[in-house]
Amino acid sequence: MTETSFDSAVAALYSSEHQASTAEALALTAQRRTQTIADMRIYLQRVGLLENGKSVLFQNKRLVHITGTKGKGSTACLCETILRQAYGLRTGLFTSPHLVDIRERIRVNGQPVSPEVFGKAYWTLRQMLEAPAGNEPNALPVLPGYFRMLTLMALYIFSHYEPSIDVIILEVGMGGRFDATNSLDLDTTWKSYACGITKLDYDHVRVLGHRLEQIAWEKAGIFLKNKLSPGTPRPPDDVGDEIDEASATKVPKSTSVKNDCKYFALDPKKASVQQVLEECALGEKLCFVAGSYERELPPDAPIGLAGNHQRDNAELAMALCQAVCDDKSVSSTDIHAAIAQAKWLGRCQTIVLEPKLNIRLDGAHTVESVHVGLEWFDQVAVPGAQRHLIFNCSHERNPVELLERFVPLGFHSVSFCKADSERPSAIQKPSAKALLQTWQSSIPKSEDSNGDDSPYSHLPDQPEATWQETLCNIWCALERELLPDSNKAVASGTMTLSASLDQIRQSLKEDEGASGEVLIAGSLYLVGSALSALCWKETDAEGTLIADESS
Ligand SMILES: Nc1ncnc2c1ncn2[C@@H]1O[C@H](COP(=O)(O)OP(=O)(O)OP(=O)(O)O)[C@@H](O)[C@H]1O
Repeated sequence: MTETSFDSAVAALYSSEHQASTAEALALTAQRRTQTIADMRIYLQRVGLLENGKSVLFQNKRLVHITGTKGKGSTACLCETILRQAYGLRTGLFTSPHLVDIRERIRVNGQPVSPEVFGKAYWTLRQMLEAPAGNEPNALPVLPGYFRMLTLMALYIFSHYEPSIDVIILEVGMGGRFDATNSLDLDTTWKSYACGITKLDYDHVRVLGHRLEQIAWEKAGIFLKNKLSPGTPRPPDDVGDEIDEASATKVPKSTSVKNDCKYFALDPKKASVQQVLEECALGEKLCFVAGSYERELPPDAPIGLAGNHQRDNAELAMALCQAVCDDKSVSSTDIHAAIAQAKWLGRCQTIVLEPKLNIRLDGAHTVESVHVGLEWFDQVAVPGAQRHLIFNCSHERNPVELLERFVPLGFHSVSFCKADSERPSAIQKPSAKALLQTWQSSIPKSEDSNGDDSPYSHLPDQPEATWQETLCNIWCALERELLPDSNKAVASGTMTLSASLDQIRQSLKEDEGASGEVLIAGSLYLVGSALSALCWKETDAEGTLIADESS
């Protein structure tokens, strides 16, 4: 088979040309983070998306910009479906990460762009980026990093190849203030815009800060007015003053009256966080939605995305769409119908694999969202069914914190499978022993614990073990700690996905007539591998990606 321009573009995107695959490259990327907007504007200029610092290409388009810790992708997808189906607009959607195919990240009117468009955009941009430039800062790499490059490609496709797009929906990669998606509209007069912040939680804390107030400040950098005055307000520091939380319900200026509002956030339910968001709005109206505020979506209205948390995301999406289309009048019935049809794969998704074998997929990988995913699993799993877990997580996460949530759910077996594809990472794997010792030291000692003896001293410090075996060790140790008297799950450390499923089928066969509930969780990459192995199909005619869902 000959290599297409799409194949070579993907290979280049995953190579060290765009990936920080050494510790030095990673450190350099981290150093440049707060220069992202300035850097991106140089790249935008080089590829003709800005001319003399100005862009006219987006003047007739609407923009929805979404950040948050959890729910960005779901909210972006809900917005896209509402704007396309209820408002009748032509949409351009940029999201991350992808599950199976990189083209999922750039969608036009709901469909991933074709391999040809993706390949052409990559190589066209690359040629412009590599052309001799004028007197630009030496330290700026000629080729942007992976996410910056994909952002450029999305903007280029939306403006050059799909000029009839009416509305662009951009999901922030990480944070917001210094995110590549935040670089465009300094000089652009959009036809209309709205910015939304979804659920705030602790993720990427090493970069964004350890306090929710710091994380909120990073996210609220997408508020347009804040972008125009980037120096204000100052970021909260590591040990900021705590606000009296008793005043949490008395939010000072923010409102649930959405007329003329352009900035929205899910109610963070913490006064000090609300205050940071408020300050970043710099006097513009900011509306909190869901939480204790009046709801517009009736409690019985169906939502195409599973899980109770999607009700909050749908409220936020409705508010954003109304704000960005305040010149249009659309009935609530049409909006509710669109919400019912929204699809976002790999998050609280069910595949009925066989009549008595349900696969439940959830790519959640933070403590809070794992909790939400487990709540959903517990709710939908057939009562009395044998429960099996297939798990993996990136070694940038703390697997102990994640796995301890799964242990009490009573799994019959646990396998730790590798995903087919993972982005290269320069971060070193910690050992099971080190992770468990940190966990142990953070929980109160029981009365009868006999001093400082670590129960994990038998584990090797620098295991030659694979990451899967490390996870397996952690699971077994957690089971001993958390469920000392119960039956243990069979935990296997080096299974492939299909071998795990075979083992599960065998176990169901032995337990005659038993139903099986398989939860695949912990990593979007693993969920992507499962989707592609179980139900992903690709139509050949237009290169349209579809997942053949059984339910
Ligand atoms: N409003 C919410 N509150 C709490 N958890 C949520 C919420 N929305 C989504 N989640 C959880 O986060 C997971 C990821 O959802 P989604 O893809 O929409 O978020 P995201 O912000 O794009 O995160 P990621 O980049 O990790 O995919 C879901 O599987 C769910 O468990």
